[in-house]
Amino acid sequence: MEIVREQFLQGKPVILIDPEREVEADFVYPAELITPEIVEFVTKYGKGLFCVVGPESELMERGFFKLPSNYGANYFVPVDFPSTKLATGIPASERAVTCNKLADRNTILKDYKYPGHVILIGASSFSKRKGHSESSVELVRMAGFSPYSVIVEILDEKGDSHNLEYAYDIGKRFGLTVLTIPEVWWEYVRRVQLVTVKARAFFPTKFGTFEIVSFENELDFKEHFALVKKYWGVPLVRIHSECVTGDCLSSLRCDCGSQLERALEMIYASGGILLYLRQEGRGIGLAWKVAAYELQDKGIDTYDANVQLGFKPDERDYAIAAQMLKALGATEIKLLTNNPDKVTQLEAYGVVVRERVPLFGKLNKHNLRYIKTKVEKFAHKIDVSNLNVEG
Ligand SMILES: Nc1nc2c(ncn2[C@@H]2O[C@H](COP(=O)(O)OP(=O)(O)OP(=O)(O)O)[C@@H](O)[C@H]2O)c(=O)[nH]1
Ligand SMILES: [Mg+2]
Ligand SMILES: [Mg+2]
Ligand SMILES: [Zn+2]
Repeated sequence: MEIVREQFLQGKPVILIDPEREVEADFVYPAELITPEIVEFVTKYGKGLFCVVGPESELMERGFFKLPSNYGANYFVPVDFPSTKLATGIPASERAVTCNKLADRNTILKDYKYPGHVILIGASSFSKRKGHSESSVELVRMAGFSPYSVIVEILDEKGDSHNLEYAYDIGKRFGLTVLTIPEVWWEYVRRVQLVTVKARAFFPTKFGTFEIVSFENELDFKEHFALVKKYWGVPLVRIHSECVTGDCLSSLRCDCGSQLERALEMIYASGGILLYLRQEGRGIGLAWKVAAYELQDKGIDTYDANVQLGFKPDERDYAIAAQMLKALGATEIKLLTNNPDKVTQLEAYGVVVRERVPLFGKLNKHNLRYIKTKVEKFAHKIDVSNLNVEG
């Protein structure tokens, strides 16, 4: 973030790439710092729409209002700050002043002329939406500036906005930092703590006595919880995703229930933490998981079933797990899992995974194919030939 801050102070925008949603690259620069030269640079080499984005709630408090829209974008009334009597709002010098003023929270709608020539967009919260608007506002804020960003899409020689290679070339040519929206999100989750402990209580179970911990959660607003057994040093951690069929109904279609029991035994023995995440069905929910089961009954595997239903093979995001661990004071862990994606994601979110400890569930004739698919298509680290199949 220091590098980004320095670059902004030197008058260089960042190129921010959205590899997933829109497949677009935008110039991003703090509205607070923008000069006529930078307005000229981003409009000349970007060629997309020149906009200022700010937090939606702040814009409303300052009197800016939303335009009626049947479009995905969250447009507010475009404005000009009248810097001189002859102001028309369009010259780079005037647009720069309008941007600077928008970044100044003391100005309100009445100080501007409208409808003007600087397009204004409201960003929602980054945990709810991961578009250019939200990520650019948080990027500028994390770099230490007022959370108002200037963004302009980068179009190639033919006017195409989806040419990411062209955007990387522009970055090289002008020595600009290129970031992706996921990279900004990882940094945001590492820095901004949105989860805190709400309550802790005595929790006896058939595996032994734990403490149950609930959380105040401004990240995804779901009721995740933890079981903690007192530990010294690096805790053994299990991050278990909800599987109501396996955890509560003893389903044999998967190995979740037996993994949960084994994990509680191991954590009770060595001390550690179990996080129970409400991401049923690898994040697609119970209704869709049953739809995926229906496809699996027709012979499709668990990976392809998700894809056929229009989801990613695995929709889970472990940002919430990283923040819960931080709230519990555990930033270095030993992780109980066979799933390499859990390790990769946690590390991106700033958790140090000292060791991965395998966790085998029980195999049976109903879940064997499911487990094999995990090994073959999700790169789970399980040696299937060594496991005993029961029932
Ligand atoms: N979409 C979908 N989800 C499933 C299916 N079977 C089980 N699940 C879900 O898969 C998740 C398994 O969670 P975990 O055991 O924490 O994670 P894992 O990917 O198995 O990785 P491990 O840490 O090695 O156990 C649960 O949310 C289950 O509800 C299926 O066929 N389709
Ligand atoms: Mg865009
Ligand atoms: Mg599992
Ligand atoms: Zn399951």
